[in-house]
Amino acid sequence: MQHQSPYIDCNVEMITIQGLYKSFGDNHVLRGVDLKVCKGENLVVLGRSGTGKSVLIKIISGLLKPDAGTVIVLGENVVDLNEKELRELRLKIGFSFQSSALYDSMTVRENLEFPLVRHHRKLSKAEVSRSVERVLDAVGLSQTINQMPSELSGGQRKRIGIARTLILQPQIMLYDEPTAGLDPITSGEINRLINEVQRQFHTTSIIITHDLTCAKETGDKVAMLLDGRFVKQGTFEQVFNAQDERIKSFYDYNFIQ
Ligand SMILES: Nc1ncnc2c1ncn2[C@@H]1O[C@H](COP(=O)(O)OP(=O)(O)OP(=O)(O)O)[C@@H](O)[C@H]1O
Repeated sequence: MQHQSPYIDCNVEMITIQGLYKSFGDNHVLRGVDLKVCKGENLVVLGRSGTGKSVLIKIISGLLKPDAGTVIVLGENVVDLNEKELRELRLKIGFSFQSSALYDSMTVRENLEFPLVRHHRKLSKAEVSRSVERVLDAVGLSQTINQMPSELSGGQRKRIGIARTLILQPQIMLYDEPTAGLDPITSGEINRLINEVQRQFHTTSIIITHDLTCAKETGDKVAMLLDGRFVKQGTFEQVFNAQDERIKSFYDYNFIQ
């Protein structure tokens, strides 16, 4: 595969999944998932509702145990880790989920300080301030530092949420439906921010989305989850130029600008 981005190093695999299976009773959700994510890569996972995208993310972060398979994240097989080791691993992973809301009673600055103070108690006030200013600048919202979340737009809140995740300097970012519920212009801003995060912080990202514009704009690689496995992986064009009716119908069904 062709990689244009200078931030990607495929000699280093940040996530390697082989032969992953997960069922809930008779519901066989993941049936032989194989996946490799290179250092610095933006990988988009596409799939219809209920195909197991969230289950996959939960397995990668050790929140769910697989029935079979290996899941190597940052060099460690998550299946073998105990709770303490999993907590340490999760500190290296940034979660940007729809549910990761800001604290309404705290200013933007306090929201951003919160994870730092909680996890890095030894930092001086000046170091905390510098980190807050750096991530706010990265998401382009330095001017909101003293505002309350209720004073911000939906897109701005989303960006502050991403800043709050970045402040712990994660090596991997997991974005779950980053543009859901946002208008096209705000979605475009979030897509550009995801790419900016890749450039500035050299993170490796998995982006789960139904939004094909988001997939096209952010994905170095796109992987289509269908019937419990990845049927096609490649660039956006490689995936959607494939002569596979199921992929074509996904494309036709999901509006693209
Ligand atoms: N803890 C659980 N117990 C039982 N079934 C579960 C559990 N978690 C997920 N499932 C089932 O696994 C399947 C995949 O769910 P998942 O949430 O991963 O889908 P998804 O692809 O993320 O969907 P969406 O795009 O709608 O968020 C669904 O049928 C769901 O009901």
